[in-house]
Amino acid sequence: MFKVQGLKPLHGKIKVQGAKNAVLPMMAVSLLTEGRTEIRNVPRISDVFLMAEILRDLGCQVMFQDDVLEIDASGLSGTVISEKTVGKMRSSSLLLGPLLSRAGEVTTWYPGGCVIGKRPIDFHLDVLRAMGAEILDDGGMLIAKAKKLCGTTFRFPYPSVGATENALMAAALASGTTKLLNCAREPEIVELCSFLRSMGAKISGERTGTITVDGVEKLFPTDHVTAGDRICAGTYLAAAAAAGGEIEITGVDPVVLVEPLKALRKMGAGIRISGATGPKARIGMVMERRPAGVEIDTGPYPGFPTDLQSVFLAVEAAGSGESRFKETVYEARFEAAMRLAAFGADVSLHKDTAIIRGRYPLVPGIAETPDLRGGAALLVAALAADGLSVISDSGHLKRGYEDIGRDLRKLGADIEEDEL
Ligand SMILES: CC(=O)N[C@H]1[C@@H](OP(=O)(O)OP(=O)(O)OC[C@H]2O[C@@H](n3ccc(=O)[nH]c3=O)[C@H](O)[C@@H]2O)O[C@H](CO)[C@@H](O)[C@@H]1O
Ligand SMILES: C=C(OP(=O)(O)O)C(=O)O
Repeated sequence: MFKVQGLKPLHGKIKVQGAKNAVLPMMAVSLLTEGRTEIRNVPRISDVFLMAEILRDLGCQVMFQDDVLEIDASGLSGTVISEKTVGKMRSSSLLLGPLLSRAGEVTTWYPGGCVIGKRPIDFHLDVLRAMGAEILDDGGMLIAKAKKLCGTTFRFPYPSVGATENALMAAALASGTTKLLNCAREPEIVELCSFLRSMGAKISGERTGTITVDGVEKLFPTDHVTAGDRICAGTYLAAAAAAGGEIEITGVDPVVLVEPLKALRKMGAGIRISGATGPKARIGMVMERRPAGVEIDTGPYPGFPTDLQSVFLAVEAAGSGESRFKETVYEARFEAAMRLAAFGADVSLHKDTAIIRGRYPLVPGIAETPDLRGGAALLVAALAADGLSVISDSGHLKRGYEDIGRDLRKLGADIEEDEL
């Protein structure tokens, strides 16, 4: 439970954790090698702990100390991913491609995770079927088999991040060439491709949406440093936009934050990128006014990330104008927007669009986190509320933030946490 005393401007510097959405597929792809793969800058979040548990259940050795993860899949012995773990995490579906490729069979269930939309996995299954897999869907239990996956040409109906990742991992060791069209172009896809290349895979085109994979006989263990988490960076920038103040973020390449930074500038934030280019850059932000209204449509990269929709919407709830947010990726990602009513926010929903009329200060609220980013959004709203807000969380935030309370406190927020 978080107790947040609002109206304290944020000041300070923070280095963001490694990216959840980059690490999880790299953990899955480690199944394709024998020997020790080392991944550094790994966030200590529950999704990573859960993925480690699944890999151990499958017979892999997994060590996780500080931010270093070592995975050795030489002893892979299982092909069943337990229903209990699958139900807790969307990314469990990322094991389908690599496990099918390495072991020739997988038994699993439809994945769980945050309730932000229906989130089917039909594209994952279709691309694997196109590569020769036989997949039986037995009322939620999936049994997939393939003697040897074969290269194919496949067009995704939508640039799905997870389906692109599954296809890449399946294609790396398949026989022949796989051509994937209308692929997702998220930075985590680019990172997965370079990770796979460092293992010996032959992949090209990942920044274009058309990816070609020439299957190789064998992949080898590798070392990798995970990129900084762009969604965590965006969350902390949003927190400072709502609370006001001046902060500096390091550990993430500003190039992957183009749309969120554009939105913050439109709100009236002063943004300064300094130091080196790339992940060593420093992102400075000053916010000395109430955020002006913005119009944001979420979309696949390089569009505005849906994972930052709720937190940016919370900023505008305490803004000075009218904003419009159109959610084009998930059909049910406005639960947090509705819960902002507890803070006196003026939000109205019209199908896929939320209209927000900013008011400041917000009133202190009592609310429960609906999902991972929705939980962050409630904390952001509480920073702009005139008094003590109480936010309870049943574990959503730990899925993606190592310690959001610690990080916001580091920036000067008045947040106490207790276990209740
Ligand atoms: C672990 C991870 O990386 N999670 C991210 C990943 O999720 P994830 O990989 O699950 O997201 P997708 O890109 O696959 O989903 C995008 C849209 O496509 C739909 N869809 C997807 C697959 C499919 O087989 N059929 C289908 O209809 C989904 O319901 C959703 O509406 O990308 C999302 C979109 O940027 C982010 O919000 C998540 O944080
Ligand atoms: C939706 C998210 O994650 P996942 O795909 O892991 O549920 C997220 O990170 O906001």
